[in-house]
Amino acid sequence: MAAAAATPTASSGLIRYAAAAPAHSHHQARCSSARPSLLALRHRAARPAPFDYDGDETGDDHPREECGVFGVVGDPDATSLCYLGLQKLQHRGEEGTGIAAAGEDGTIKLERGLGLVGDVFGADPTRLARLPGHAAIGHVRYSTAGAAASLRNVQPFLAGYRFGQLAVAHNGNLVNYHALRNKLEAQGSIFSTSSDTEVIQHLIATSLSRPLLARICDACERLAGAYSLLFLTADKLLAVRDPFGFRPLVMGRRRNGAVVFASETCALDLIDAAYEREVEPGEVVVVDRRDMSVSSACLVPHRPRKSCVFEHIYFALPNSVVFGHAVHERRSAYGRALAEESPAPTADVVIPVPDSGFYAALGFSQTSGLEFQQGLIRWHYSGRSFIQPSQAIRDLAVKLKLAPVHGVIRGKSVVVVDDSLVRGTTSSKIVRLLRDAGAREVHMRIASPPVIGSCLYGIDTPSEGELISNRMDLEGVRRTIGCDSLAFLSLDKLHSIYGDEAPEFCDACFSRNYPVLPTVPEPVPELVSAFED
Ligand SMILES: O=P(O)(O)OC[C@H]1O[C@H](OP(=O)(O)OP(=O)(O)O)[C@H](O)[C@@H]1O
Ligand SMILES: NC(=O)CC[C@H](N)C(=O)O
Ligand code: SF4
Ligand SMILES: [Mg+2]
Repeated sequence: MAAAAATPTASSGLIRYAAAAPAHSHHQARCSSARPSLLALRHRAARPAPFDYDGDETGDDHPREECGVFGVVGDPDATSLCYLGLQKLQHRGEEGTGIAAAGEDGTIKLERGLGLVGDVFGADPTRLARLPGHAAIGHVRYSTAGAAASLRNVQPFLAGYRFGQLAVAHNGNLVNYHALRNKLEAQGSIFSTSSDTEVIQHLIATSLSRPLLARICDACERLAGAYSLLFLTADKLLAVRDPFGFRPLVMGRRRNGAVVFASETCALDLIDAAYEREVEPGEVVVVDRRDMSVSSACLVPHRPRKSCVFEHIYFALPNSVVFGHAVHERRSAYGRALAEESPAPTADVVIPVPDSGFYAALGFSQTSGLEFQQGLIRWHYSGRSFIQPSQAIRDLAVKLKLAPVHGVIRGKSVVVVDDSLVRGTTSSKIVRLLRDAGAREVHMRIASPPVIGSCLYGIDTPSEGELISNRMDLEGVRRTIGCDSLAFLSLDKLHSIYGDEAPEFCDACFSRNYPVLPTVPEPVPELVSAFED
């Protein structure tokens, strides 16, 4: 992709952009583009959307976040291991966390709270002590821009039904959630959260299949979208991955035979669990904690594999192996490809945007031969800025988080490499920081294509109106950011890095080729007539 280049402009575009950013949600964007029927529109107007049940002040609470799941079965320290594993997955969700553990008597107990894993469980050790057991599942939740934190949506969810207790932890997003929920509510189901995940428990409870494995298969075969799930019952831990395999889920084993499931391998490494394999797309793995037998079943729908390429680009930790690839190796390859495609011949030095831009910048430096320097220092007490709830806070968060190293930058022409550009907040701030620190020229290189579509499958890319590359062309983005030149990795080049495997990856946020589209919910007849009355 050609770089946009021009003389520097003192840009106030970010501020204008922030003020103009539409408040509508990603979910609304999806529904409107799907052209719901008139009846469906009337139906939605007649009652609050299911997401509004929490009654938070913003009314903007959508199931569109990324999360991490972790589970252990067959270890006397299951709960503590779960706590440590969740710490390691903290980057996947900072808003809330919880652990459900099955005790020796078969009773499942649950502790959860809003905030970081260390705050919820580390600050009050009695919470972990209240969760004895040999099997546990946990969750870290990643909420969306503008969404209010809501304790009732923090997972795992625990419910009792006629066959006992069932806890669930979910990473992903269901695109037929509304349709399923409408139907279940019409049949009398009562929901206590505004999360898509709760429908899964209802589908399992109302399934006529036997035994539990068949009920879970029955329920999951009715789901559309992304789900990497862990279920805990009195005597079993089950792991399920949707047939497209959007979200990661791996299985490992400790030396004492305990079986471990995690969103990323970095969490297995932490607790000395050896990586065994991925849970395959469309697979259900059942571990019975009474005899530690492991069995597996397949969901009936078979789909082409579509694993999320954004996990490699940004989301996963670089020391994880995700979808069979070392994440750091993928990121270096993007950087090398970017240097081939869009070099910066006048530059003196390559600097990464920490943290996620590090390996791509290293790759860029290797291929370009330009010196690699740490020109921006990351302040490690702040979280991921992409996750912060409002634009104003995100702006300040970037400034708090990154500081220039004047000696590296002053008088230099710098190439700044970041993994992705979404709203443009980070890049705009960085260009300003670098110019203030005396950079002569600033060339932005982004190691992924422009983000032009919202994710429907569990990553909180913002609504399409908030995506800067959706609102303006390359030159417009460059001018808004205020850099001397700007280039993205092209989609073709990204595909070429994956070779024959490229079709097995979802790239819808760069291409708008969505593997599965949202189901437009049908109106519930009784409710429509009640409205007409
Ligand atoms: O264009 P924007 O809307 O600013 O979003 C893109 C930025 O957000 C992410 O960083 P983040 O700070 O979330 O996490 P990181 O520290 O892992 O890079 C990503 O790595 C980009 O730097
Ligand atoms: N999307 C995620 O990965 C989290 C699970 C679920 N969609 C929720 O709302 O909490
Ligand atoms: S749309 Fe983008 S973020 Fe979402 S699953 Fe596909 S590649 Fe990943
Ligand atoms: Mg970043």
